[in-house]
Amino acid sequence: MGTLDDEREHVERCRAGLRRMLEGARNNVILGETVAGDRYSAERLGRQLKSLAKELKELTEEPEGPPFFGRLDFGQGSAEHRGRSYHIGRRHISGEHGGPPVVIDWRAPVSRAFYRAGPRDPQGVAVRRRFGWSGTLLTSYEDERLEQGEQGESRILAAEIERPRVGPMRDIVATIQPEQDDLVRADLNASICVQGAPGTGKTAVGLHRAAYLLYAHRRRLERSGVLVLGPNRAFIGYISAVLPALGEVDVEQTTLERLLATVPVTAADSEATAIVKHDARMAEVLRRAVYGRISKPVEPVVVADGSSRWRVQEDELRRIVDDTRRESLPYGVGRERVRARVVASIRRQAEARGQTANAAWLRRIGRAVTPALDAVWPPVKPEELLYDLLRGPTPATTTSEERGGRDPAKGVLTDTERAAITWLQPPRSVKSASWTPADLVLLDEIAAMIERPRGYGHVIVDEAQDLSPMECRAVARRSEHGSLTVLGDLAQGTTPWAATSWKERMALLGKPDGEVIALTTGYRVPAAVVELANTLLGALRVDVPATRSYRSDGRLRLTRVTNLETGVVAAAREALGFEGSIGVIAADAAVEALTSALWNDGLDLAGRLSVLPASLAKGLEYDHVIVAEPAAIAAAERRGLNRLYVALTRAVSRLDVVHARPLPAPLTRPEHTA
Ligand SMILES: Nc1ncnc2c1ncn2[C@@H]1O[C@H](COP(=O)(O)OP(=O)(O)OP(=O)(O)O)[C@@H](O)[C@H]1O
Repeated sequence: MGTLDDEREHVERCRAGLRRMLEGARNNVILGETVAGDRYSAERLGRQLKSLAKELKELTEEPEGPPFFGRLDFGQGSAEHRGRSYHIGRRHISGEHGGPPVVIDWRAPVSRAFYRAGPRDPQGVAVRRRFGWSGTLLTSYEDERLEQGEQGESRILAAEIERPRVGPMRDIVATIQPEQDDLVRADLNASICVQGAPGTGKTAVGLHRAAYLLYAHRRRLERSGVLVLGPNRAFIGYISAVLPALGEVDVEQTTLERLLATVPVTAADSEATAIVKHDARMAEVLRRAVYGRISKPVEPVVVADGSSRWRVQEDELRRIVDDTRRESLPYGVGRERVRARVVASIRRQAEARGQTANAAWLRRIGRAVTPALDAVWPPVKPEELLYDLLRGPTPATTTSEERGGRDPAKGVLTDTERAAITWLQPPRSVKSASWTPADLVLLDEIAAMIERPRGYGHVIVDEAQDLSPMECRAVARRSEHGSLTVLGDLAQGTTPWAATSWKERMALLGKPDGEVIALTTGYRVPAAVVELANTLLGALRVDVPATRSYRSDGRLRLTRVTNLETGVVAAAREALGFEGSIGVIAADAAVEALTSALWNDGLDLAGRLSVLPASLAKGLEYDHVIVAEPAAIAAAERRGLNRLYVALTRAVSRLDVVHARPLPAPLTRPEHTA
């Protein structure tokens, strides 16, 4: 079994193993540079080896990088691993002289038992050992003799979960819980939706699932890619270090707005306008607008070719256009298909006259039919099309009607909705148009009708309850041939179009059969704080399962003050006496005044204390949270109570609620609070 000294010796073996791997990688890089046959393979090999060397270098230099966090000793009952023991860590470390590895990757099949085995189902594990570290120094370990039915409360586990938070989010590989592990290792082909109350580890699960899938299906996913979508840049900044720490640097992590940003966003919509633009019916409006550009041919195609003149008669052209339309191709592909068919018709005529059609001739004829093609199946640019739509309906003359000039929104949107998306003062040209975030989603819908966008092998969407139906379509297009992990909490929905049912959202996301699974144990928020936040749940009118907090520690304090700013400054001063990050969360409109008050009191807002608007708090966490004036947060927007629910559930250790006005009605002070 070994003592702490034996385990420390193993740490040394790991360090030696890492040094060997690093050295080997360096040599391979050098060899790759000199040995590889041609320049291309030398470069490719060199690149691969350099990235390996870089990764290993990072690993050895990582100040907080214990080489392992757990160990499994299999008993005699295990068929596959009888009598063997394995150390489990963030990355595989190979043994000496090609011997067995000294550390097994947490994602390897054998490591699964570390997360899943229990006294009721030991999975062949005699002893599960967890290690405690202080930086890079191994300080302790705890054993659970699973075959003897032992499973105690783990102090190491509790300490990890309750540790004060500072800086960006960290990985949880050492302490993934069985219900989380189920989701992390779910099959790549399975699209799943995780409904979880605040702090149940949805984001952590999503990120670890990305790392797991890349390990288990590296080839497939390296080609097709993995995409992680979060609600805003602050959130992406907060989570972006987790995957690189797990050795995965090639996952694209961004916001949907950034992913769709083909034009700069320089304007904002009113809520009424945004609601219409985000409605699923806009897809039909845009489809009509795009395909309305196709017109019935009214004249033959005539192409001059030296002394010859080729002709494709009007009825043949009509047939070509109709047949192509029926094929439901992307608009741009359809246009090229019509061109190819017209050229093929001319080619047949030329060959019938004994002319040979070489590649240069075909290219020339292809170019020459462009004006005729433009008349029946014109090129469409997303911005131009949206510009035309947002300018409002054009008068319906016969020709404009045939050319798609009639209003594509007619019969789909009501007159009021049509008016809501029509510019009051239309810009003079497409170039001078100012686009809004909702316009990006519409432009993406149009662009995808013209040409299908790049898809990913797996897409992970966080805070998915806030996606609009049109945004869901944008995500669905990118995961059409891959799978999805959808993470969210119906109770935290703050957009006007927020989801009220996951079944319906999964259908909009293109995965109607995706399983919806609930996570019900909270690891962030202490029990007393959960109790307070839960008093709001009834008023949020969503059907979500109850949660229990893993944590009995923590502190909740509600303080009524006469002056909000003075009260917040006092709370912040006191909070600075504790370790960890401090977030002051206030209604967006109050942020400036509170920032000045804290600043004027000499508090440093560039360090571990920060003030943030309630609208940006989603997905983040602070060790100590001060929620300033809940009534103002609740009153600031239509789903203000949901916003308040988000704000109240950001605290890891302590929550101070500071209020000068009465608490908003549904929020009730739990009986035993200060
Ligand atoms: N198994 C675990 N071991 C240790 N810490 C955990 C575990 N699961 C979750 N946590 C921690 O709990 C906190 C909340 O996790 P996370 O942000 O993933 O939750 P969430 O469900 O996405 O929350 P929210 O809905 O509020 O955004 C994080 O600090 C995370 O590291």
